[in-house]
Amino acid sequence: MFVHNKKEGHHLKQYTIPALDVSAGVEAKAYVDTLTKPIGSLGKLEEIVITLAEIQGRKQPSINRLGVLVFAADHGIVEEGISAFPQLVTRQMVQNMAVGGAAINVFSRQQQAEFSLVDVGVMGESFSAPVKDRKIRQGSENFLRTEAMTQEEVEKALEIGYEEAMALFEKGVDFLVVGEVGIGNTTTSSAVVAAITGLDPEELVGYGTGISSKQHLHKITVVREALALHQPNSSDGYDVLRKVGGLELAAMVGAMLAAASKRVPIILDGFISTAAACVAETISQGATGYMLLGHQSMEPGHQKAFQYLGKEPILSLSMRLGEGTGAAVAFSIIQSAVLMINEMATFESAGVSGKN
Ligand SMILES: O=C(O)c1ccc[n+]([C@@H]2O[C@H](COP(=O)([O-])O)[C@@H](O)[C@H]2O)c1
Ligand SMILES: Cc1cc2nc[nH]c2cc1C
Repeated sequence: MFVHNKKEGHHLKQYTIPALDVSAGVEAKAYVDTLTKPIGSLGKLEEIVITLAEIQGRKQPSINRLGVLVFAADHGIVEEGISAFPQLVTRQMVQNMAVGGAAINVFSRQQQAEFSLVDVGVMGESFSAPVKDRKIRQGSENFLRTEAMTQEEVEKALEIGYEEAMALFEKGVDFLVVGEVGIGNTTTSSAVVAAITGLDPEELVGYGTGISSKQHLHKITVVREALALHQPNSSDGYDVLRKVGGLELAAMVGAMLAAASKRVPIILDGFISTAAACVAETISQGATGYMLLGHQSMEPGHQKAFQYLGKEPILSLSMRLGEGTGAAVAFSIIQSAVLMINEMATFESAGVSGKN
């Protein structure tokens, strides 16, 4: 569906998010309470499975196949000296991921996931298969000087993200991790989360890939000045992405909206992924109802962003890699929760006595 956007004078795609199935959640809770364990004794696993029941709209949630969808892009803001690594590392890590050597490849294999790697904006030539070539442009602009991208580029990135997620669903994927690689993208994510939450950049900006304390102070200034220059509209994700966003971030938003529209659960990863979730919620209210948070990243802005969304992390392993790694590791816990509701005996079926 497309609706007319008065300001831009053209039609903006509408991503329709179904309501969560609250009654399926209630049924799941009642059923979990009949299983052979004291009520509530499986703690967060019980909460996870109830959330999944609401998302999938059935009492007993199931998982066919995990999809891991990684978007890669470069960031013009890297010119400002805000990362510990050179921009070329984005390209090199895409090459590494293409041959299966990155951490996310290892965890994707462990989870028997369908892995998909999409270039939406890496500097330099296009990659060959298995990298999907959907390059919109070579990196975003330096948003300390000018807007990161155009409205058209934002919409294109969202659409690519949407299409790439849908392509995975057609292959039988019914659970999704949305990951990324992009040198500089913790600066971009800080600007995006500050724009949406209104929090001070000082509370959000972290050390990313491992910058010095001097660089950290500079990174805060960069984000603060960029926000003062562009004054993004906190309730308009398109405006935020255009002014201070990134190409992979925008594609991640599109993939998340695709999943939510199809009732496919999404596992959020670290700071970048959660920043994309904040944007997705401004574009289609209710989208974050389809998201579980895999882990808590060491990046300070991550905690602020997930608290803003009202999420709690499944794992806290001091990870700060990105790529979707924390989400992929958390998938094991989610699988345990799903097995629990599908395979445990009830007090009645097992002939176990109830509480006195
Ligand atoms: O997911 C996170 O919370 C996270 C925290 C720190 C760094 N990263 C990864 O590191 C890169 C961005 O770090 P930086 O310092 O270049 O902004 C990018 O490729 C991310 O995948 C990711
Ligand atoms: C080596 C390396 C691997 C990464 N994976 C995601 N972001 C990354 C950043 C660096 C620097």
